[in-house]
Amino acid sequence: MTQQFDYDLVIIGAGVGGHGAALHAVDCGLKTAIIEAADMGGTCVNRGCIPSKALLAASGRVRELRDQHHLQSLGIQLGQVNFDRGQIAAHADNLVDTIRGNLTNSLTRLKVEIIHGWGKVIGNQKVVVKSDAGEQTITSRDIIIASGSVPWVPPGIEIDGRTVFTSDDAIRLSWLPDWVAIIGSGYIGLEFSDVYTALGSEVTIIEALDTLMPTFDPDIAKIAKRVLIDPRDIDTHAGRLAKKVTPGSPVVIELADVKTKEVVEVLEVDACLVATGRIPATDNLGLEAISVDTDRRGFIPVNDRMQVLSQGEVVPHVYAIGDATGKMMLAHAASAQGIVVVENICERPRDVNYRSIPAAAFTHPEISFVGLTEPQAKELAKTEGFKINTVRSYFKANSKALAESEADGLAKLIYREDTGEILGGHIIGLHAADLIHEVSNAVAQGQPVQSLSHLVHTHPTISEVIDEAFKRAATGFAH
Ligand SMILES: Cc1cc2nc3c(=O)[nH]c(=O)nc-3n(C[C@H](O)[C@H](O)[C@H](O)COP(=O)(O)OP(=O)(O)OC[C@H]3O[C@@H](n4cnc5c(N)ncnc54)[C@H](O)[C@@H]3O)c2cc1C
Ligand SMILES: NC(=O)c1ccc[n+]([C@@H]2O[C@H](COP(=O)([O-])OP(=O)(O)OC[C@H]3O[C@@H](n4cnc5c(N)ncnc54)[C@H](O)[C@@H]3O)[C@@H](O)[C@H]2O)c1
Repeated sequence: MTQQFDYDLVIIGAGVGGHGAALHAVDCGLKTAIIEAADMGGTCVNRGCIPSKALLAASGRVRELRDQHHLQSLGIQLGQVNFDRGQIAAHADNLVDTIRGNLTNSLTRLKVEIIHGWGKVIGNQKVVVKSDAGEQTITSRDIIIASGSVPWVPPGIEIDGRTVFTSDDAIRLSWLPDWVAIIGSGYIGLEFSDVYTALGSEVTIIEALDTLMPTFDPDIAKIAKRVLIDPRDIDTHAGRLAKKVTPGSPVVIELADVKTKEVVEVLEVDACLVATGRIPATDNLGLEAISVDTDRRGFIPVNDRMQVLSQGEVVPHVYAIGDATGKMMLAHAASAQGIVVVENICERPRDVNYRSIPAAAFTHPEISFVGLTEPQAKELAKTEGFKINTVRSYFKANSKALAESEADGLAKLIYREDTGEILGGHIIGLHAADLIHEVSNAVAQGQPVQSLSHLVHTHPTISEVIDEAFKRAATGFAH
């Protein structure tokens, strides 16, 4: 370390992004500090991935044990299945405590300095931290901004935290409404509709776009509708904008036609979850001190090495990662970006390869994907002048899925016809969130379908669904 700085690296924000960067920085021998204004672990640990997966695990078990048709197909009969809402909520709470503790300990064990307070950049190698204890100025050779995001609530929607709420409150599962409207059919809307319907609530999904689950590959969205929406107590309104939402008993929701903006329907429900996306937490970070303007939506502009840009030019020594950059609002993407920053600081130049970062919705069954959807791949093929092929492999042809009596599902690969390079992988079905890694690792390593088709998979496993897709895709290539 150059003696003139207090630290080699200072990170603002101890979410998953900041944590990943800090651990890697220590590995690389950097003297590191992390500044956190609220809870260690940020959104993912306290209000996101972790508690939501705990709720999904418990409610998923309730759904499974109440699915008499499925159990009977396995020769099982079960009496009434009961659950305790409070204890399910406590399971999520306890898990948050454990993971937050583990995360904090992993930092202290490695001697990362944890500084509590609000961090603000006052120069490209200087940060001020404000806390109840006062103000402290810190110098650092490099700075990472990992300030994360908060829920976005559209104008016209009033939040009271009890009858109209965002995921920040839903995660507490403080009550179970008989009828809950969910605005937005993205990840949060989908995962919470899984939780609520499993625990007996009636759900109404409101989506502004014409199709539900608009970011998924169309084939996957179609199956998702068939298995996650249609058979459940879910009513849907696509192409409808939630224009005004008034909390109370009942909650009143005015739905407008997306095109005309005219109110066409009014719903009265017990509760409303607003899951309409997230916005970056980039106010009051001192970005003006380094002449950085956020984009129209408030995201910090960065290049693929996560260097912060000011009017297109790199601001020396300042990096940003995670939700604050809006590149891919996922915990593992934030952490991967943090590792890339540290590699660059340590003069081992590295870019983030977004095409190989997988994503999953932890519904029952799960949905996962990596890379491009078919419409996106077609667009790219048109621009760059190549052809694409697609193959589909079905869970109903997989012995393990049939043994589990869970044969609803599909794996789809999109690849270049000329080279066999995989452009996208999409899965819906049992363990999809784990299965996707075989595809994402292949994308990261640039392995074409021809070589992937020779890999051997254990029989009988669900992974053979992917094996089958690789083999089908390789047909037509000389081996
Ligand atoms: C309900 C829900 C479920 C989710 N599930 C998943 C999932 O299953 N998988 C997945 O990959 N992603 C999931 N996500 C998304 C994931 O939580 C985020 O992508 C991830 O938390 C982003 O990490 P981050 O480090 O960029 O920011 P954050 O986790 O938001 O952390 C930023 C931290 O910075 C602190 N901070 C901000 N400004 C300052 C400042 N000036 N000074 C000091 N501290 C500051 C904040 O207090 C916060 O602790 C979910 C999100 C939600 C809401
Ligand atoms: N499993 C996971 O990885 C996971 C889980 C939860 C959240 N997340 C992350 O959290 C972020 C936020 O999730 P999200 O589901 O809130 O956002 P999202 O952007 O995925 O979906 C929001 C949806 O709300 C719709 N919408 C917006 N305003 C509306 C209105 N007024 N009326 C009707 N519909 C409206 C949009 O068209 C969109 O489809 C995501 O970007 C995701 O990366 C990830």
